[in-house]
Amino acid sequence: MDVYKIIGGNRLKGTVKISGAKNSAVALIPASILANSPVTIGGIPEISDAFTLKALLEEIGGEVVFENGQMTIDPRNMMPIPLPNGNVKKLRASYYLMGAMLGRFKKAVIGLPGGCFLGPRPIDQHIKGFEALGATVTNEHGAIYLRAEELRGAKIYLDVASVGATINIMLAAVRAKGRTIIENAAKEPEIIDVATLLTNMGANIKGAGTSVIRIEGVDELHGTNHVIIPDRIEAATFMIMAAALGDGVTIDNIIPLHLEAVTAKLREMGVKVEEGEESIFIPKTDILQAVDVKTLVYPGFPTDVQQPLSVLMTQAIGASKITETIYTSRFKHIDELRRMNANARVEGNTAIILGPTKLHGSKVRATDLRAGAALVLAGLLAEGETEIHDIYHIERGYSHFVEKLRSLGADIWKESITASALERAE
Ligand SMILES: CC(=O)N[C@H]1[C@@H](OP(=O)(O)OP(=O)(O)OC[C@H]2O[C@@H](n3ccc(=O)[nH]c3=O)[C@H](O)[C@@H]2O)O[C@H](CO)[C@@H](O)[C@@H]1O
Ligand SMILES: C=C(OP(=O)(O)O)C(=O)O
Repeated sequence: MDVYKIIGGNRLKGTVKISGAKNSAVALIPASILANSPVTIGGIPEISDAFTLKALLEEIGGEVVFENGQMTIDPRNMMPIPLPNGNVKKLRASYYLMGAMLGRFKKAVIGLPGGCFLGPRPIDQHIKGFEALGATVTNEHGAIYLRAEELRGAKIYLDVASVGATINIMLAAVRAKGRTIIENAAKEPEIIDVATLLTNMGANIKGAGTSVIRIEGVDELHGTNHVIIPDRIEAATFMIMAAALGDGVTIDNIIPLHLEAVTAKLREMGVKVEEGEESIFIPKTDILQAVDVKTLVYPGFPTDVQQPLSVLMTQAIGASKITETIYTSRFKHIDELRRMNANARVEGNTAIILGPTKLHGSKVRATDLRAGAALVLAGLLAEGETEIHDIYHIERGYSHFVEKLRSLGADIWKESITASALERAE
């Protein structure tokens, strides 16, 4: 069992290069299923979600080479092999195999996805979309069975502006007959990235990044080359770390526009954020002020960033408040932070954090991906040693996290501990 160990107190300084976006990568890789020749995607982050999807594509007959951040997928020999269990449970985005396989083969069997548990994460809007396109969808013993004689374009209004449903419907609709209109579509940058790849494969998509997406189905999609967008959530995580402990940190290879809500909130806290064309510089921050923040769909403040931000709030003067509007249960990290002496409590969908507080090193558990990133920051700030368990959550989404932090000066390392040491820790 691997853990992260951290000795807190070191300042961070230097430049960190942000990897390709997890939430794009996990959709772009399945999108390649739709092509009739190889697709090459540059900038794929070396995260376990990408390796799991590679394995899933190989299970259905794909030939996949993943080297130096570039993934080449040859989808020609893929077959609609059922995937009711196994790797599909290891990540959330395995649900994109539904849309992509339905688009190409008009059938698929995919187990219900895994991913971070943040409260119930239904996929009813994905299914509503597939049914509107003409598919019959059933849930048998935890696996979704999809089948269609043919896919026909349709008008689909999403009850919630879901990232996953928007992309999944796009993946199926590019191969449907006629026009599909997705209304109340999600507008996250990753949706534009997927639409760009599909367009370069020969699809006809208009309006990605707005709330109405129009798709004219085509008979065939071909291979292409694509370079992924940078990970705005990884970038935000490092911005927050730089604000907490930085003596001048440059966050490089980013699109500053994608980070506007985060930048604005950090400035409100007293952080100086100097934007370049493809980078952000954060000088040393002297005093942090408490703020209130509400998570919203893009371009609002991202839910995926509120957990790391909560740790910065422990260092700010006064009472900060986070209102979580996307998920019902995304505050499990608050209990872990309390073990580290944070003065924080949860009331319904709100977390209240009082600061400034000196954090203490402790043994804690990464309950989910961004909870894990939050605990890493807490460990970097804390007095003494912190040991973080269940880091497999963190490694689903942060590429070379330990190496990047060490290059900035952090005292963090990964260690294998035995089962008995683990029992003592729990
Ligand atoms: C792999 C990936 O891209 N994950 C991201 C994606 O997750 P994911 O695509 O799962 O998130 P959604 O945008 O679909 O979910 C947003 C909200 O809609 C609800 N909902 C969603 C679908 C549905 O069919 N029915 C329904 O009720 C969800 O429970 C949640 O409350 O967007 C989230 C919101 O920005 C991010 O936190 C995740 O990092
Ligand atoms: C919730 C997240 O991921 P996933 O949807 O893959 O579980 C996340 O990236 O913060």
